[in-house]
Amino acid sequence: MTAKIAILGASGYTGAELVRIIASHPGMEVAALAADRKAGMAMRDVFPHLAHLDLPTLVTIDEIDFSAIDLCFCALPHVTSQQVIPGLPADLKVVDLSADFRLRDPAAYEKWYGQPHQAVELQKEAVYGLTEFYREEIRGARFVAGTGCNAATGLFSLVPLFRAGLIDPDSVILDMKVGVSGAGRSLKENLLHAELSEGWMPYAAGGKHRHLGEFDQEFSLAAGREVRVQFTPTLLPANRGILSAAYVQGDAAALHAALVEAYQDEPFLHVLPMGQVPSTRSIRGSNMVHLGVAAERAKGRATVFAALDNLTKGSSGQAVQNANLMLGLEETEGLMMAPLFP
Ligand SMILES: NC(=O)C1=CN([C@@H]2O[C@H](COP(=O)(O)OP(=O)(O)OC[C@H]3O[C@@H](n4cnc5c(N)ncnc54)[C@H](OP(=O)(O)O)[C@@H]3O)[C@@H](O)[C@H]2O)C=CC1
Ligand SMILES: CC(=O)N[C@@H](CCC(=O)OP(=O)(O)O)C(=O)O
Repeated sequence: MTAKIAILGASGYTGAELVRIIASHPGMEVAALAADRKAGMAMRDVFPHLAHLDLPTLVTIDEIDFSAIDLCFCALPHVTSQQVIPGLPADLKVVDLSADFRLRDPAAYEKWYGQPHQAVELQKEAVYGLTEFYREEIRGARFVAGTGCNAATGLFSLVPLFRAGLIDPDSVILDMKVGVSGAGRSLKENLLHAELSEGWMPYAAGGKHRHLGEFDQEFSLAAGREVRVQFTPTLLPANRGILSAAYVQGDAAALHAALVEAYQDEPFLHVLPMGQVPSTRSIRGSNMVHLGVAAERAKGRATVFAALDNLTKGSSGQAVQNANLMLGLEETEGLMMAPLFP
């Protein structure tokens, strides 16, 4: 028996990535695909790279018979998600990829997203979808909120270190280089080829990025006290991938040992030998996260690096990993594909 899957937002980047992963997943089959402007189109016309697959035509969300669905991935823009999910059957398993249900505190949501949350009760039910840190809650959950892709990269780098008290919480600077597919498929002027290529540019600088809400929430929980890190992402002319450098006060050898210990049994988290640094080139198209630690010449300072693919471990791969647990499948099922290289 394979689980019947619906994907809302199937004509977007994360929707297409969900289809790509599920196409070779032995325990899942795509039963329904929904879109907005592209409803009525065949997937092969929207995404020629999926033309070899026998897929349902894109429909509107209200055309889907959810009684025939075992689990629904919701890959819609934020705000749309909190309007759509309350209208789905109350017992339907849902993995949301948007930002709408990640923050437990409605006031924090309003602060970072600039408007009151419209589904506060549902927000209380959501389990934060970083599998490696919330595995048992996710296994029993009906509703899981996938993390931000930048947030996932920073959390994998530092949560075990905050938990072990190995870094000074007030010393952390997170610097990330991010690929453009993180911004989704809709047209934005600064994402046009002529404006994006051959240049790179920080954005949301000065403590304005929305994922700071996730960092505040999860780092504070891990450290057992309020943590407010400094974080700036830089947009690179690259399609996929996030490379994070976390500059911290802490002993590099101890940080490395703590990451090795925390992740030794994790199938997707790979800590490189001390001094080696990760590259987005080595994780592209996979569900892997590569981590590395370097000692700095300033006494007691270190850099913790992490690389992941925003469309796999940063969103759709993470979503399938969580769905596997929710459906009682092997956590790694459908997700052990090797990265694309070169
Ligand atoms: N891209 C990434 O790396 C990551 C994305 N996310 C989150 O995942 C979600 C999806 O992202 P992404 O795939 O990049 O986004 P895209 O912009 O590429 O796709 C959005 C999808 O939502 C559909 N849609 C938009 N409005 C409506 C509506 N009112 N009703 C029904 N469908 C609608 C679009 O349909 P149509 O094309 O037909 O208009 C499209 O299929 C977002 O919330 C994003 O923030 C999270 C982590 C990483
Ligand atoms: C290049 C780019 O714009 N990247 C996005 C990543 C978005 C993401 O992780 O998704 P959510 O919007 O669901 O949080 C950003 O930094 O906002």
